[in-house]
Amino acid sequence: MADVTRRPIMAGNWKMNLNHLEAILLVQKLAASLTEQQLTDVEAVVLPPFTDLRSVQTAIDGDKVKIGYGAQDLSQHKGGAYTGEISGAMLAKLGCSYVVVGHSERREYHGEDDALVNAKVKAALANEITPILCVGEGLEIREAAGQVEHCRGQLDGALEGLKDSDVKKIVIAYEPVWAIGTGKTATPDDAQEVCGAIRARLAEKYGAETADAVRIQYGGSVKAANIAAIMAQPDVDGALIGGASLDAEEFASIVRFREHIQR
Ligand SMILES: O=C[C@H](O)COP(=O)(O)O
Repeated sequence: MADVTRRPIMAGNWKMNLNHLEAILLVQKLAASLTEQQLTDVEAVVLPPFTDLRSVQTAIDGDKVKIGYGAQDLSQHKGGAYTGEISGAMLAKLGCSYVVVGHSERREYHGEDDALVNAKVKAALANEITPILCVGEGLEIREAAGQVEHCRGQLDGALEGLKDSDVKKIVIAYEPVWAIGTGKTATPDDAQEVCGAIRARLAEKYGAETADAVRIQYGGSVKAANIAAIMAQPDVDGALIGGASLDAEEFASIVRFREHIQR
């Protein structure tokens, strides 16, 4: 692999937690726990529920904090009669830089398949929002050692029809489903195996330059105590964090992962 520097990205997926008032408090606490330099070295992103986005935007813009924000999903449609849906254009108007696409909870509870994930990736890019594309295997697939093949299939499906220049803009999150919210983290080697395979697949299909530019996160029971070992892997460029991102101090400590390495 070429010697490249990718800026680490730690993204907190709040899932269906925190109302807009609680959201403001958490963002303010987070901002107070991180210096400008720390937020320059590592990109910190919060991904609140839709109903919090306007408040989060106001808190971040008002205090001029270098924390990014985005949504947890978007519609594949541009607009119109789609009750309950939120378009990419609406998110862009709220200043969202990121949107999670294809999270395993959307795939499992809302029947999202690779074709829909692909349409959502395209909808995000069309609105200049960076998709955080999630891939990951369930326990049965892991036990049958099918994780690499499974994630490669999800990746191919989600990126269908995209140009190299689009692929370069995407963040990919490898989240083994069995590690999400279970306290059971993949080992750093497990994370590297799949993140490395994802990068190899990107290189095969879009060339080394594109593969080297893409940031790949690990997600699944990440916390301050395990982030340093995960980040030590060559193909892991950050983390997608659920539960631990609801605690400002814990999330800030994850953003400061380099401090844990020096200890
Ligand atoms: O999007 C985040 C992931 O699903 C990980 O959640 P977790 O950190 O609570 O395991």
